[in-house]
Parts: sequence; structure tokens; C-alpha cells
Amino acid sequence: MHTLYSKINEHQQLRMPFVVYRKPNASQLKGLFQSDATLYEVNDCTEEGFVFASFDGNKNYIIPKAASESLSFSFDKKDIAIPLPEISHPTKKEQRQYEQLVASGVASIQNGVFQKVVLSRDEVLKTPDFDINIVFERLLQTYPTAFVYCFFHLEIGLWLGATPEQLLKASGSTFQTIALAGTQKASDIETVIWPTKEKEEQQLVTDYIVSQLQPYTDELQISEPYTIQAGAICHIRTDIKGSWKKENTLQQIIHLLHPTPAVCGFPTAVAKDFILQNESYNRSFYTGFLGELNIDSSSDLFVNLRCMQVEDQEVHLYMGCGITKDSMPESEWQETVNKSMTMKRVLGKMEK
Ligand SMILES: C=C(O[C@@H]1C=C(C(=O)O)C=C[C@H]1O)C(=O)O
Repeated sequence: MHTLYSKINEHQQLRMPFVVYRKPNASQLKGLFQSDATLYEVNDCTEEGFVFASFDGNKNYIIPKAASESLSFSFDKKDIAIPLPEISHPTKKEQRQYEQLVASGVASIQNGVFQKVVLSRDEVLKTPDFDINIVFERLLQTYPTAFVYCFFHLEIGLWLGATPEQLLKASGSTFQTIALAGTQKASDIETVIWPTKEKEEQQLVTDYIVSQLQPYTDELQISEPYTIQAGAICHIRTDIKGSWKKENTLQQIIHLLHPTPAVCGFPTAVAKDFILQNESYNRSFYTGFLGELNIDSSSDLFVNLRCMQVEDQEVHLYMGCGITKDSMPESEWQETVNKSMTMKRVLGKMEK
């Protein structure tokens, strides 16, 4: 029997596509190991497999179940010692650039171009000792409530992440999604106090999702907003569930949701345009979505946040913040620094 890591290493050496993932709070890991090197595309969301889709909506790939070996592995919680990362600090130039980007986002909001925009940046870290087994195990152990994954395709690259954000869970026409926004450093989540700016920003995401879904659903249940912890930070979350009308399809519902104002902005088209024109790098699969499509008759999709793209000797980290009329460039910068710690934390020294 294959162990998880022998299988990952074997497939990676062969340069063959694979994905391994663990759902939030699950004690089982699942893997799809593709038996050819084709880059399969999603056409109408009736396919079965693991989808990996870009932010801009132009790249929708899948590791099809039918072309893969499906394996499952048990995940055991262990106390592993993770060395503190030698924190590499972003440069003053990176900070200045990001703060200028935020300031121009705020100016566009004040000029009435849009109400909210999510602006992000990347950060490149030198990681000559990167070890996929060590980093993936650390992600699994450190973030038990996240959707933790490792995805590889020669034409896409190697991505790992631990995301707190569900895009859509659906079985038949019954579905659930969440509105997640507002960020602060985690303290005691029972007593967290949220500033009005964060509450309004999150409410905007909830209102958008509800208004998008309402015409296509028979009934929608919307929870009260509550606080969740994701690693060393907290967010405000609202749960939204319902069932879509018979004449609608999974593909339509995904299109209604992605990209939500949690990762793009509002109104969507103008905010997306601003992002594509003004961010200094290409998001590619960051803030896209990924997960199970029609596996065992249900779909379980997540937003690709708190992730890294691994290249030869370096990794790219990606992090962004929701910008509203009241955003202060320096605080938003600090928020991206806090978010970067989710991945930096697992990149400390790797003893083989
Ligand atoms: C864009 C990111 O996160 C999103 C933005 C948030 C915010 O603006 O507060 C919170 C959660 C996510 O929806 C990210 O983590 O990179």
C-alpha cells in the first residue's frame, strides 16, 4: 500500500498531475493521481473530478476522476515541532507600491467608480530547502479547520494552500455558501469587537451573494454574522443555504458566485477591471476556486486563498484585502503582512 508521501513523490518525479486534499475538520485525505499528462478543461461543470480555476474566469481545469487513480489516506493529528520561520521582510519598495495601489483604489471609490475593491500583492521568498512533504504535513497539522491542498500539473505548476473560504457546497440542487470578509489578528474569538468598517464590508458581501442567488433559488436561509478563526487571524462569516430552482444548473450557480466581492469587489465588473489593470502581478489561480466537482454526486468548492505557488528555489505568496472608502493604506498593508504569516509559518527551516 502506498503511503501519502511516497505516492506524491512518485507522481511528482514522473511530472504527472495530482491533487491531495483534506476538507475542513476531516480525518481523511483524498487524492487523485492522473494517469496521463493531459491538461483537461471544464466545459459545463457536469464533469467529475477536482477543478482548479483561475480568478479571471478564463482557465478552468480539472483532474478528471475517470482519468485518475483515487486514493484516500488517514490524517492523524500529531504534535509536530515547526521551527519559527526566519521571517523575511517585504521591502520598503513593496510596501510603498502596495500602499499606492490601495490609495488609488480608495480614490476610485471616492470618485464613485465602485464601492469596494479587493487589492492584493505577491511576495517572493527564497526557499532553497523547500520540501513538499514537510510543508504539506505542516499545513495539515497547523490548519485543521481549513481546506488544505497540494495540487500539481506541469502546465499549471505546484500550488499548496490552507483556505478558510468555501465558495459552494452542493448536492443535487441543495447548496450552501458563505460570505467571508473583515480581518483582524486573532485574540479571543468570543470577545472580538469588529469596527463598523469591517462589519459593513462583510455585509456588502452577504447582500451581494443573496441578491445574486435570490432569483434562482426557492428559498434561502441566512445566518447571523459570526466570528471565525483562520490560523492567527479572524474573519466575519455568514452562512447562506438553500436550493436552486429545477431549471438551473451547477455551472450557472458557480458563475453567479465567482468572483464574489470577498475577493474581487463591488460592482463586480468594474472592480475586476481595476484589479486586472492595476495590480502589479497576475493573480492566475490565487482567488480562483478549487475542489471537488460532482464527486460522489456532490461538489465542494473553495476559494484559493492563503496559498503559495512553488517554483524552483522560490515560492510566491499571495494576499489581499478588501478596500472601502475608509481604508487606510498602511493598515491594509499590515493586514497583508498578517495574512502572509499563514504560509510563512510553515516555511521555517526544513530538516530532511
Ligand atoms: C483576499 C484575501 O482574503 C479575503 C479578504 C478578506 C478581507 O478583506 O478582510 C477576508 C477574507 C477573504 O475573503 C486573502 O486572504 O488574500
